[in-house]
Amino acid sequence: APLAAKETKSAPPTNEARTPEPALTPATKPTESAATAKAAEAPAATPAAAETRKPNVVILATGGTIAGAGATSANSASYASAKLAVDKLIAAVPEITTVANVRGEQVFQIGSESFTDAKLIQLAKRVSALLKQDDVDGVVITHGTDTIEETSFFLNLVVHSDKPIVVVGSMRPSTALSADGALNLLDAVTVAGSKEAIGKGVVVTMNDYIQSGRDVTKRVNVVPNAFYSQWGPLGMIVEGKSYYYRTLAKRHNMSSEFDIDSIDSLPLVGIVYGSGNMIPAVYDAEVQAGAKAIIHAGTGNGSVPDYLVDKLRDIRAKGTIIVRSARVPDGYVVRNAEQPDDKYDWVVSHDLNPQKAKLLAALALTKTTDTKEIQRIFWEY
Ligand SMILES: NC(=O)C[C@H](N)C(=O)O
Repeated sequence: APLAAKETKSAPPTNEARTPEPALTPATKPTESAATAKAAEAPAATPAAAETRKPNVVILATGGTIAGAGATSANSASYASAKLAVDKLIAAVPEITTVANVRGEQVFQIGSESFTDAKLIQLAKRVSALLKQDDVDGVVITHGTDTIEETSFFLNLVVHSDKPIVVVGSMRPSTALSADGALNLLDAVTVAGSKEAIGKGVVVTMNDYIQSGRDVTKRVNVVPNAFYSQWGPLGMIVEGKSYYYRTLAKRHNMSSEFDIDSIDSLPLVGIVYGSGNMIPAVYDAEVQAGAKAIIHAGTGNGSVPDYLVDKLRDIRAKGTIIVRSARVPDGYVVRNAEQPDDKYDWVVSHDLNPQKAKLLAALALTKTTDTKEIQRIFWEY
């Protein structure tokens, strides 16, 4: 059975998103009426019909500002997140039905700051199960923007599927002037239903950009242009068409050694933020709380204050993994620079920020406690 009967009468009966394009040449794109006529001529069971059928996209809603509501249209920063149910989100963007057959599932209704490992695992298992179904072509996850970079990276690491997985949010609630959620969601469904997105890894569609879930980070806490990757976006979506300019070079999804189908919990990993005059006892508290690894979000190139080096060496000697990451948003932590990582048996996070390093360390620890192996994983993902 089709996933949804939400098609509007005015919707063109073609799926431009899944119609193969010879090249990125919008000028040569068939007109809507020509495409419509072509679809009308094609018998239902021919390959041509399969090429032009609308994709089936499932929207998994988890809350966030995209489902938020403010008291007035002037409230772009003060509002309650996670209020609108998934059916209302879909109904608010009727254009979606022109690009895909969609149906929604309400997985959670939370601000993304309230995600836990248990919720992340539950969501990833649902994505994995849906993408195994022949009648699902892609999945969209509506999500708060605060931790969208964690969820998109996690899904990029653990869901064994080439089908498109798109995570999307908004910076303004739907009730605000210039709300950004509707277009972001339309773009997300467009990408989730497109052939071009197959095999590209988990992506985040915000503010017309297609960002890699591995690389993307939130760099502004207000305004719609809040997302950024130091390696640049993968592409853009313009008037319902996606344009890609680069691909993800790191292992992900089908080439990942991690598989959510065999993960039911994650080891505890903590982050300690670097600054002047740090409190050494914070590291002890993390270990006492059960942290199997600590991400040191160091200053500069993941540097460690002289009065902390012995503490971190001692913690490592007792079994906890130490990962040097950095509070500096860009660049990457260089192994054996700043600190002799080989000698101290520490790991460096490569270009991953502390919150992404935390997830990769947790996944690595589901496989091994060997620091050479964990460092290999940090180089490869
Ligand atoms: N823009 C947002 O979505 C922020 C919200 N606190 C969230 O992450 O759920």
